Amino acid sequence: MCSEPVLSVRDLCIQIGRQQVVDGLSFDVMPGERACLLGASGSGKSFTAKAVLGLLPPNAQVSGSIRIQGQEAIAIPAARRRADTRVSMVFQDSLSALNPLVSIGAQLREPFSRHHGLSRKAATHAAVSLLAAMGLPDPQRLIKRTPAELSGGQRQRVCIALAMACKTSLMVADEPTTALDVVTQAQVLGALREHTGTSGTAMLFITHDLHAASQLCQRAVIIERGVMIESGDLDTLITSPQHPFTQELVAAAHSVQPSKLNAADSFASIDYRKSA
Ligand SMILES: Nc1ncnc2c1ncn2[C@@H]1O[C@H](COP(=O)(O)OP(=O)(O)OP(=O)(O)O)[C@@H](O)[C@H]1O
Repeated sequence: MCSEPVLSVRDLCIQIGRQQVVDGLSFDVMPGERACLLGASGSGKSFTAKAVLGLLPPNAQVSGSIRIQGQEAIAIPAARRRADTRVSMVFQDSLSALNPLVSIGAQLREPFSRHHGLSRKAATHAAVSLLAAMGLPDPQRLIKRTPAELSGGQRQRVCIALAMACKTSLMVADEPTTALDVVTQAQVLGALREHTGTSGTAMLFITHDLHAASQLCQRAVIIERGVMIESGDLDTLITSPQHPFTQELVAAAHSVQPSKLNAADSFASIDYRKSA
């Protein structure tokens, strides 16, 4: 495995107006790794994700360094980034992430044609195969539908398929399961687990949900009010949290997921995290 990080964030500071929303954040994501940025609502997770993606609003003042595949990208908006420093993304709201007027097939064909030079027929074939790999039933029919004709879970898996079709070395997933019911959450987490990690694409998973993070990620960076308070191996953070906020997070997750904890004794024993 290459030892250079896919993503290296150093001393990231983001100010919006007078508010310091991110303050001196540093972390790495290694090739094929799934890491999470974990924090309460308003802690600066989304602004960090936007900085990595090159999608900060024009009024944001940003400093520090964001290196993607070794290239400095902090001051470069998404549309002007070199192909090898582009980052794919999956957002919470799958309905607004997709074009409501364009069929799923046409939206999925686009990255295959644009980034991989496939013909229309080959791109359609690739889109159908990818949707099938996401566990979506009857993908031949599904590609003819528009986003509003799909369920939330189906749409989110289409968004993951779109991100995968871009074949980037890093995917940022910002609260991708928050809007979904628990059964659909599990399907979407399963699709993310299967299609990221050691298979090639590293992932930065943005969440406030320790349980979801524990099903996907090997490592966590925990932030509070824009500042990193603790980071490291997620198993260790769960079994031995040091900071009071991390201790609260673990205690809260234990109280919400008692059956899982009783069965497994600890989140740490959910061993599928380690596989691709
Ligand atoms: N447009 C804005 N202008 C100024 N401050 C903002 C703006 N949007 C968000 N903020 C503030 O920036 C801080 C960080 O917001 P951010 O959206 O990054 O948090 P978050 O951790 O992603 O929260 P959530 O989990 O609720 O999405 C918050 O304190 C928020 O109040």
